[in-house]
Amino acid sequence: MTQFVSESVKYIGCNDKDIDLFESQYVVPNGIAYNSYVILDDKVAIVDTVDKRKHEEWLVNLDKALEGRKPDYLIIHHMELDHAGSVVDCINKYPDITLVGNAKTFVYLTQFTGIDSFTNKVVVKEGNKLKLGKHELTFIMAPMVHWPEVMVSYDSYDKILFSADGFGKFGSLDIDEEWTGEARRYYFNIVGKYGASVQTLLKKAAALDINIICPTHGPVLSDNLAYYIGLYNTWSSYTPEEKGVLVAYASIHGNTAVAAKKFAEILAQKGEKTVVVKDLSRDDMSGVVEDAFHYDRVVLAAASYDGGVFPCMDDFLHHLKSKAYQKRTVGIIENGTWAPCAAKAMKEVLEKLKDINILEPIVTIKSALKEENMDDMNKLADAVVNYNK
Ligand SMILES: Cc1cc2nc3c(=O)[nH]c(=O)nc-3n(C[C@H](O)[C@H](O)[C@H](O)COP(=O)(O)O)c2cc1C
Repeated sequence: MTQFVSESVKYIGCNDKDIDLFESQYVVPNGIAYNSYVILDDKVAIVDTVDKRKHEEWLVNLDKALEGRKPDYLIIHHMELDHAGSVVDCINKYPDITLVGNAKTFVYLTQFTGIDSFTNKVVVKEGNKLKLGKHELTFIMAPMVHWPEVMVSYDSYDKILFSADGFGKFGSLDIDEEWTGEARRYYFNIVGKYGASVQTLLKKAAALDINIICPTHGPVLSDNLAYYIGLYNTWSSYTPEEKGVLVAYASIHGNTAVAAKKFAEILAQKGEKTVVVKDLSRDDMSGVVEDAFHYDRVVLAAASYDGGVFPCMDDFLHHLKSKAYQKRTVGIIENGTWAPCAAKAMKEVLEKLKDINILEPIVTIKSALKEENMDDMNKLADAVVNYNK
């Protein structure tokens, strides 16, 4: 697929609809795009490659876009293999090409490829420029958005920000899908832990006059950039995007599920407008992680299990911990037949997170929800509904 981003910048990326799981863990019902670009000027620069899975298609796209010219530079913004997986194919095809990266880029490139030294290379630092003709790229380091070597670049001629994984989304480019949902799921699961690094990059980007954002996944963004940048500011500052409650449950035989659904009903009866219920045994984990960050409150309902909490809840909490979940309000419902202990196990993880407010009361159910639990269920629902009203 070759298309124009501007008169002299072409898209040469590839859609991947055959991949089962992106990064071996994320379902991608609409596939994923590996974006790559070519800048045709006095000098020709390739901006990132694609996953090895698509290297043949990419080389064809590249060849077409070059229209008989030879590339002078390959710019490597990010060494993760969904973008740098075809660097060696590129070098093999164009042995005279000059690689452009920062010091860490080349360390990782050697680690991945076993190639000790690259004779044709330019090592860039913050603020360094690369003049291609009319186009001039300025390199901006973006460490930990979301790997240490990540950098972005700004083309002053077309006012393009080549943003690496920033502003990316799941989904191939030939499907019609709104941006926000899959961009949010992508952000929180992949970049989420590094909010402070994203904030630093946003501050640097604010000083630039940007007309187009070219990410390494998802569509090229050229309209309403304030909307996307605004969402990135919300997400990276861990500010809830919307008022709402996620009720996430972990149930072995269904009784905790009944209690969770009943709790959601009570919330709705008490006037809560947005309540989302998710089954941690069956719903996609990355989607539930997205919901937890999206809304301002979460209620966790779980069965006790072997002196702890049912594993899918444990797994969920550890996903949240690994993504630096913070600044949220949490309600807890536990269930147990022998001696309920799920709440203690959940609290142990939650207490290690930053700015988590655990509401009272904690609801304890013995095996199945009964009338005797309804007082606490209502009290917790009141606490959830009235929190920050
Ligand atoms: C393998 C296994 C381990 C369990 N461990 C505990 C436990 O440590 N403490 C406890 O009170 N109940 C324990 N239970 C009982 C369940 O927590 C109980 O049946 C559950 O609360 C019922 O809710 P559910 O229908 O949502 O699964 C265990 C059940 C199973 C199957």
